[in-house]
Amino acid sequence: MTVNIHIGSVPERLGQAVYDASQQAIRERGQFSVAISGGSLPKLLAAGLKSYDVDVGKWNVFLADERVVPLDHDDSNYREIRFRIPSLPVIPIDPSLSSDECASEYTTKLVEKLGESPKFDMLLLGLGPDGHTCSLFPGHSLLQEKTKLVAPITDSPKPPPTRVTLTYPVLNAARAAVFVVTGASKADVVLDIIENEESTFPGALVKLSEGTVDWLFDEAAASKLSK
Ligand SMILES: O=C(O)[C@H](O)[C@@H](O)[C@H](O)[C@H](O)COP(=O)(O)O
Repeated sequence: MTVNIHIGSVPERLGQAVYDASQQAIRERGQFSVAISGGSLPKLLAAGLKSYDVDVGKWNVFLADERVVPLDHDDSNYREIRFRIPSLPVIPIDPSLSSDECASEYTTKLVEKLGESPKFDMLLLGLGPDGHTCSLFPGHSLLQEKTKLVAPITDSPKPPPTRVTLTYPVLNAARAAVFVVTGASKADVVLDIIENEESTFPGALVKLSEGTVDWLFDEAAASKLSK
């Protein structure tokens, strides 16, 4: 796994990374499969993609994690991504289901598009101040999930508590991951993830079997890094 660190110009680098990966994937495989997180990422992605003419008709867009709430709810990642980039063909969860059924149904959608062993071209991930990514929280048993591709969680420490999330077997099979990390509240966790090889924060456990992890930091998030 190759790891690259970039500090500054977050939306620009994000837009360029996604555009380049999408062009390459479509050229080589005829489609671009991407998983997108919530938080500030959709807004930064919208800003970054503004300068590019992207053909989203060949994109498979999944949610890296989602809150099990109606699709028009303020907490819905689907709603936020579609609000920021209306053209993106994001595949939604079915929030009328229980969390278990919702995760199974989203797994079915994933397998239909990407097969039994999904390999995303790119993951677009956030990082919480507690080191969580997707809905994989520090110390949670879901960090050990080895079988499910999409897992339910009903005790998320960050509200809302009921969610579904991609698991490490799917994340670590991806061809590339881009973490988008902004703000001083992340500086301590960023220091640990980047400079401690033994870091156990959920973001640090995204270790792609093959491929590249790019960390895009703003100055504040990178402020405690030594180099
Ligand atoms: O589901 C959630 O609660 C959020 O989507 C969350 O996982 C977010 O992605 C990170 O906390 C980073 O958020 P920011 O990029 O907004 O700091």
